[in-house]
Amino acid sequence: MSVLIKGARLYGEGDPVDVLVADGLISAIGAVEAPEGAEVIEAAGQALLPGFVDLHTHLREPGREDAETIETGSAAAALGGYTAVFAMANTDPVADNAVVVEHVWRRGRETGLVDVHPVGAVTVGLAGEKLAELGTMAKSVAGVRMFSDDGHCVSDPLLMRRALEYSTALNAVVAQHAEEPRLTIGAQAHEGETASRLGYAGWPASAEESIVARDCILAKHAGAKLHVCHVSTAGTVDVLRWAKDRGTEVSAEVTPHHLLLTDERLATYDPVNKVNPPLRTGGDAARLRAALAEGVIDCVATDHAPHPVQDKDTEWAVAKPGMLGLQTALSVVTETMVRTGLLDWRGVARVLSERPAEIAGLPDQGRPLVTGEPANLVLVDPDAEWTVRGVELASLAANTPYEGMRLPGVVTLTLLRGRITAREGKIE
Ligand SMILES: NC(=O)N[C@@H](CC(=O)O)C(=O)O
Ligand SMILES: [Zn+2]
Ligand SMILES: [Zn+2]
Repeated sequence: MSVLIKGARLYGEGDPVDVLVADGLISAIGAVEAPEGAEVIEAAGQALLPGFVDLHTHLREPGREDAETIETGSAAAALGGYTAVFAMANTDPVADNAVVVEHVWRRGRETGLVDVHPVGAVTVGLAGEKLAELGTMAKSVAGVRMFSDDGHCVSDPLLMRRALEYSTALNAVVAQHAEEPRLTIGAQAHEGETASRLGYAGWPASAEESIVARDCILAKHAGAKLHVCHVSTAGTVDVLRWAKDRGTEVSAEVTPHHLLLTDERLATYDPVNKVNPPLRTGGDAARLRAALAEGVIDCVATDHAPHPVQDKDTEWAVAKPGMLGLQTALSVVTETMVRTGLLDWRGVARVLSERPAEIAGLPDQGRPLVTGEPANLVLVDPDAEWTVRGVELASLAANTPYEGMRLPGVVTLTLLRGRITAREGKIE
């Protein structure tokens, strides 16, 4: 089966070209005649980019299939332009052993819409007490190369140090949910003016920054690779800059919601805005956008966190933190980074595809758009806009903070190894 994409602009640059995809690879670029039986897509000058890679997704299977399944989450990913996602370990049972990670990996393969890479837990049951069997998960069929207790911080420095040391032998990266738990007891909202006014217990920036600083020091001494999940404060940007300047192998992600939304949204008391780490100030968001443009923050990761209505449509304090992200990420990046002139489309390819693929060590994702490379591709209409409706998203849950918002940047086609997975907002 072959697909001919006619008149696409590679990385949104230069004159439109035709891209022929056959046998899972990019087989020709230029002015190409459609081979017999090829599926022809009229791109009309849209931007062709390498398929997106999400280092931080919650697919909820096993255990909370009422919120999301590997199948529905994979559909949301394909529709959002993703060709690979990393499924976090905070499932039930926890992905802290080979059986669970192999299950997730296999269900991803069977679904076939996106490469689902399970993240292994750092500690048994995410309890922060003893290390999980990192080596067994790494050697399993799932080939785990990223470990995280996300949802919880590996706050014990001795355990974190050991995890970093072991990970070097496994050529793996440890992704930390940076939150000093002693500083966030009962915390509900970013510690600042809004939280004071609304009467919420504050969630200080220092809870994040102190762990990021500590982990950078631990990683440098261990010669290990550290990845910082969902960076949310300006102070964390300063710590990352310092650590990178002194040669620490640290990478970092920012979520779309921390680029666009601020704690001013909390005035409505709507728990759709409750997320961990919390929405911060406009000043923080501006610094995160600048750091992403500059490369101090390496990439965008969604932290796609589906929750069913009974966990979200409650009073603020008992609502679960987290929001949907897979189908809106490209649009939020277009709004905050492209429309502002901070990134061009080549830059978007870097932060949504190339850097995350490098950080996770995926050899077949985030590759250059040249002949012979795997056809993991996404076609984006940069000028089109759409209105977000939670119920229309492919996820089982509908907890999008962008409800009713009109956003730019529409994914029109996604290809996984040359096969169309999503087209014009529909799964193939
Ligand atoms: N981000 C969130 O608010 N929630 C995540 C956990 C996490 O990423 O810390 C979840 O699993 O729901
Ligand atoms: Zn987290
Ligand atoms: Zn998360």
